[in-house]
Amino acid sequence: MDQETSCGFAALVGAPNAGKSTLLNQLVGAKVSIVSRKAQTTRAQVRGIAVDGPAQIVLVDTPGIFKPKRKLDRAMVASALSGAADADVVALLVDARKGVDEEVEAIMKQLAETKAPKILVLNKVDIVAREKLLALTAKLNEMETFEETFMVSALNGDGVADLLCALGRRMKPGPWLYPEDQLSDAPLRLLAAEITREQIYERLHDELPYQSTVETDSWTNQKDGSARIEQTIYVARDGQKKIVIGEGGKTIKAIGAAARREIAEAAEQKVHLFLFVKVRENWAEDPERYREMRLDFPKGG
Ligand SMILES: Nc1nc2c(ncn2[C@@H]2O[C@H](COP(=O)(O)OP(=O)(O)OP(=O)(O)O)[C@@H](O)[C@H]2O)c(=O)[nH]1
Repeated sequence: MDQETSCGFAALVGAPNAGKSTLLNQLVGAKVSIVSRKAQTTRAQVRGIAVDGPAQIVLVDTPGIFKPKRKLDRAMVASALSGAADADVVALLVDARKGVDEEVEAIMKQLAETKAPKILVLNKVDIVAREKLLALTAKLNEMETFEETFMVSALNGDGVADLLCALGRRMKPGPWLYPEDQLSDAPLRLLAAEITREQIYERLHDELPYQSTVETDSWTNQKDGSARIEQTIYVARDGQKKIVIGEGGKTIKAIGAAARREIAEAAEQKVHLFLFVKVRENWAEDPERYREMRLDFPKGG
């Protein structure tokens, strides 16, 4: 008997660092979004594609919603909210260790205006005591109507199968949007740029990761099956270029080696990666850079 297929969108919203990217990767079963200990790593809107039985769930990992100051921040917030508005279900992810703070309160206010069904997901339960989880569940359910509450560890996968099933149940009958073996809608070029950016977050500190961006300039599949990829790391100041390159090229070599391994794994082919560093003072004011990240350039100011 053929089961009737269903398909739809699930938006993951939550404060920076709540674990959205980790959860998305766990639901999809593969790495499609970059994870970092630093907040606001997710910039581009990346969709992961998960399957639960007859249901295909297109997961939208939205950049953490926060109080936007810079233009790039505003573009990310706009993208997060539009992701939630179009979804069949919105999952609010809350870092259970942090609980309800200013950021969560601000998101709850915005969620109140979203018509899509909402579910609550308490994350990081591996490091939080049970009593605290129950109290937090009660508190959040008082603030907003959630159809269901889940407790998960995006890190070790606990509770994620139940959540996947709940998302699957909320998909609408209809054909799948993507082929069954597709895991992400991001073109490999974008994914490759995100992987290199993740390495910058891993290895460099302070403002630098936030003031840099990575673009894949070319991707050439060669006769021997390998790919030759050229990427540019854009930084805001000359001093930052020196830091990214490091003494005798040490830092950029390490970034390149680690990124090459991960890109090769994602693309399932041998990769030759060439990295360039350029100073582009006002990249955050340049609409073209936003298009590359699939964000709309915010209008005005
Ligand atoms: N202990 C624990 N840590 C987690 C869990 N889920 C995520 N983390 C960690 O929390 C940090 C943030 O995770 P991300 O997945 O990048 O968070 P995000 O919400 O996508 O962050 P933004 O990109 O800022 O929006 C990382 O260091 C993760 O390893 C969890 O279930 N348990």
